[in-house]
Amino acid sequence: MTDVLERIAAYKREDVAARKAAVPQDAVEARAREASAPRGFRAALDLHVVETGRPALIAEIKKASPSKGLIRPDFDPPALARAYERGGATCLSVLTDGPSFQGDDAYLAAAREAVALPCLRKDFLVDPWQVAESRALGADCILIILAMIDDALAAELLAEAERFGMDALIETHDEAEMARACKLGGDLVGINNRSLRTFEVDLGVTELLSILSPVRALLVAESGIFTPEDVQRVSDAHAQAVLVGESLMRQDDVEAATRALMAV
Ligand SMILES: O=C(O)c1ccccc1NCC(=O)[C@H](O)[C@H](O)COP(=O)(O)O
Repeated sequence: MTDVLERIAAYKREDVAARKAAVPQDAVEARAREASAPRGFRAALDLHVVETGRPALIAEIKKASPSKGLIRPDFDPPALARAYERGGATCLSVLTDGPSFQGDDAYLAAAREAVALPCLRKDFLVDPWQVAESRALGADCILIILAMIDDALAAELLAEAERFGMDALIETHDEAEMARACKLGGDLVGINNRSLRTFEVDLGVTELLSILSPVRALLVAESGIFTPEDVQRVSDAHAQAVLVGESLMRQDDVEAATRALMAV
């Protein structure tokens, strides 16, 4: 694991232990069952691709990051969610991690309530308990970062997501992780173009890994997408969706920027 992931995993384990002590498994499951029904995340991406023949956008609500520091000072998750929806996003990704991304669980609920779009809870999952917690918070999809966990835990997270009627985005960074994703058998696979060692982004990673991805998986190119040409480039490499944060978060007019980014 890279230094940044080691650091995040360490504080996540402590945080989850405290959360579990306060809300044990049966209680978090009860909350998950009371949450509003999951919106089909992968189904929405699929529908967009079938109807338009163009890649779908997963638009990220991201205040700050380890690589860039503060990205968006005037941060209003419901307003951003609405701007993304009007601009044509198919799904949202909402950072809930506090220490590294200045995220918050409340941002997920607030953004989701403001729109009709399915929402990914963008956080670092190190315990199956977090899947029920994510559902209780309203998430329609969870993120499984293979660089952070072993295959047994990844399979548990995937099974839990299925049990709660959620989708799971399985994130890969290299050939070895893509091979693990193929064995795991998920149907939504991400390729993250950002190196977790150097934080550099290289869209060539999508080009390299896409040919190794599971055949029935919908492929998402993540990170470092700034222009319509970038969208076209990863689309040419068979990505059917793009996950974009920073480039849209830095715009004054997020709705117009969203429309312009995807107009290729
Ligand atoms: O964004 C970071 O600096 C980062 C650092 C360490 C782990 C994960 C990180 N980002 C998470 C993401 O996957 C991105 O927020 C997402 O793909 C959007 O990327 P971008 O469009 O480049 O903001």
